[in-house]
Amino acid sequence: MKTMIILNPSSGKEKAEEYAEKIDVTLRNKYKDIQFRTTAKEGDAAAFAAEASVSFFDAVIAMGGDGTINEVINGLADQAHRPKLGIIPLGTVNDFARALHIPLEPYEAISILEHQNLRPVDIGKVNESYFANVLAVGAIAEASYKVSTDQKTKLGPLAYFIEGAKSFLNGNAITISVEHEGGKWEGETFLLLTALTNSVGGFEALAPEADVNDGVFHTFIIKKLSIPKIATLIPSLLKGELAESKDIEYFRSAYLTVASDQEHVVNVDGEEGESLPFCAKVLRGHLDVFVPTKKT
Ligand SMILES: Nc1ncnc2c1ncn2[C@@H]1O[C@H](COP(=O)(O)OP(=O)(O)OP(=O)(O)O)[C@@H](O)[C@H]1O
Repeated sequence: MKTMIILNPSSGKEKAEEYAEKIDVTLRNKYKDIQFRTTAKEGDAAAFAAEASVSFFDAVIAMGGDGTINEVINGLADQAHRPKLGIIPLGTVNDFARALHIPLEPYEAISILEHQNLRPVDIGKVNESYFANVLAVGAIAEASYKVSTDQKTKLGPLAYFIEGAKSFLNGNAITISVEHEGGKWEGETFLLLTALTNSVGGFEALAPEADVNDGVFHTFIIKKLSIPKIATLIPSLLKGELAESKDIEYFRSAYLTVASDQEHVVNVDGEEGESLPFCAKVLRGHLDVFVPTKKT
C-alpha cells in the first residue's frame, strides 16, 4: 500500500517525531511503501494530501490536531482519486478522532492502523472548502482564536472552555437568518453550531445521536438569553438533551445556509474560517477512514 504520512511537528505536546519513529517501525510491514512529509507552516498538510491524491497513493495518514486533519481533508476532498485516511491524534481536543472512536493515545492509534478496518465518513463542504467536524458562528466561536499554543499545552481543552465562558459573560448576540431542509429561522443568537459528529470541543454529549455517516448536519442555535437562563441549559447539555430545550433551536438537515447583515467570521473545525454568508452541505460517506475494529 503506497502511503503518505503527514506529520505536524508542532502539534499537541510536541512529541510528534517520537511517534513518527514508532509508526515507521509498526507499519513498515503492512504498508510497505511509506513516505513521510513534515509540515512547516499553514497549508503544507493540504498541499501534501493533494499531491498524494494526484500521485495515486492508497492511503494518507494525518498526524496532528484537528487543524492538521482539516487541512488534509481539504487536500483530499475534491480529488477524483481519494486515498484512504488514517488519523493519529496529536492535538489538544481531537474531535474527529473522538467521533470515530480512535484512541487518543497516539501509540494505540498507530496500532489501530495495523487492522486496516475502514468506514465511510461524511465530510462537510462550506462554500468552497471542506470540514470534518463543526461550523460555529457567534461570540463564543470567535473566542477560540484567542487561545494561545502555550495555554493549550498547559491547560488542554480547558483553555477553550475558559475563553468561551469569558465571551459568554461579555456575550453579544448576533442576528442571523438560516435556511435548512425543514424551513427557515431568523433571530438573535449567542451561538450557532453545526456538527457533523457527536464530538465538539472535546465534549461528546452535545449531539449524542450524531453519527459520522448519517448524512446530516446537527445544528443548534442558542437563542439570546439572560445569563441566569443560560445556566439552566447546563444540566441539559451535560445529559446530552440540549436538542430538547425550548431555548435551543435544533434541526437536522443535509444542507444549511446562514447569512447576517453584520460581518461575522465562521469558525471551521476550531479555526478561523471565512465570513458569512455560508452555504454548507454534507458529502455523505465521502472519505474512507481507518477506524478500530469493534473488538478494540
Ligand atoms: N512545523 C510547524 N510549526 C508550527 N506550526 C505549524 C507547523 N506545521 C503546521 N503548523 C500549523 O499548525 C496548524 C494545525 O495545528 P493542529 O490543530 O493540527 O495542532 P494543535 O494546534 O496542536 O492541535 P489543537 O488544534 O487540537 O490544539 C496548521 O494549521 C499550521 O498552521
